[in-house]
Amino acid sequence: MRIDWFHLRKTFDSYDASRRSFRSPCLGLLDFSASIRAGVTVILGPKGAGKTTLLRLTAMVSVPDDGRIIYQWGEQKSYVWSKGNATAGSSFLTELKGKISYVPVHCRWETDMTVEKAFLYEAQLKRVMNPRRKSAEIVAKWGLAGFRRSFVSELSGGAFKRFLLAHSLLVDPSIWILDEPTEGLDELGKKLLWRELRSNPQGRITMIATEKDMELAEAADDLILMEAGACRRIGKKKYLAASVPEGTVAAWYQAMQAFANLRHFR
Ligand SMILES: Nc1ncnc2c1ncn2[C@@H]1O[C@H](COP(=O)(O)OP(=O)(O)OP(=O)(O)O)[C@@H](O)[C@H]1O
Repeated sequence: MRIDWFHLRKTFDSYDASRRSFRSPCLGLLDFSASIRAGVTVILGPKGAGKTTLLRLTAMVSVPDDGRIIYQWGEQKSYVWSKGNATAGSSFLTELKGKISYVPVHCRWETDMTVEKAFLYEAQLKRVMNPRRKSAEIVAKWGLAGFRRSFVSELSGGAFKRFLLAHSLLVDPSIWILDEPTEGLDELGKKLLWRELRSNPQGRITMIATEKDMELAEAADDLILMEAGACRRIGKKKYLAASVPEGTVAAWYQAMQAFANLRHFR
């Protein structure tokens, strides 16, 4: 399984309310090209580098202005996500979306369902095999058994984030996309997330964007460094981290940022 991003471009209109007119478009991604394979890929970059934009495009929540994303399953099967495909629409899009789970950094659930009901509902909707058993397994695995009868809307921030992560795994996604997953997550959630990443199922692509959680970034097999909407570096974590004396992602990232600052001063 692999994902190839080809020359992706995404811009956003920004409205200036005081002048009642549109400013020049804001850049999300500019000619972003890269490839990743199964495993855990952590995407690093400063604020505004385009990490969320990349995740949203890959999760098919948003449509590229230009370029395309190819999702390749083995030798046989591939899907393309592009502006042309999104407007044409087709049954393949539904099939592809069913393989992807995306957890945004912030979100709200306006629902009157309990935790238990929310899992079961999703499992039945997505035609998960043995929905009751699977829901119960995930609830137990993510330490949510004590909240089974609580309303989702009443969960505290940390438990809600844990619920979102657990809920996104119900369908055993082939592509699991997480935007700043440790933001607002409680300590138990962080431990469980780490365990999940360590045992990333064979063939699953897990993509995580983070601006500053370097502890989480250590869970990566591969790293992507983004800058100004483009891919500045991509490679195996073990080789990139080994290029600095400390041998850690944090030190490598710091060195890359220092280097970027130097370039800007020239
Ligand atoms: N919906 C939007 N409308 C206008 N501009 C946007 C929108 N979404 C993103 N942008 C702009 O696109 C650029 C990239 O944003 P993006 O959120 O992808 O970056 P990021 O690396 O995830 O940073 P952050 O950690 O701040 O979210 C930024 O300049 C941002 O202001």
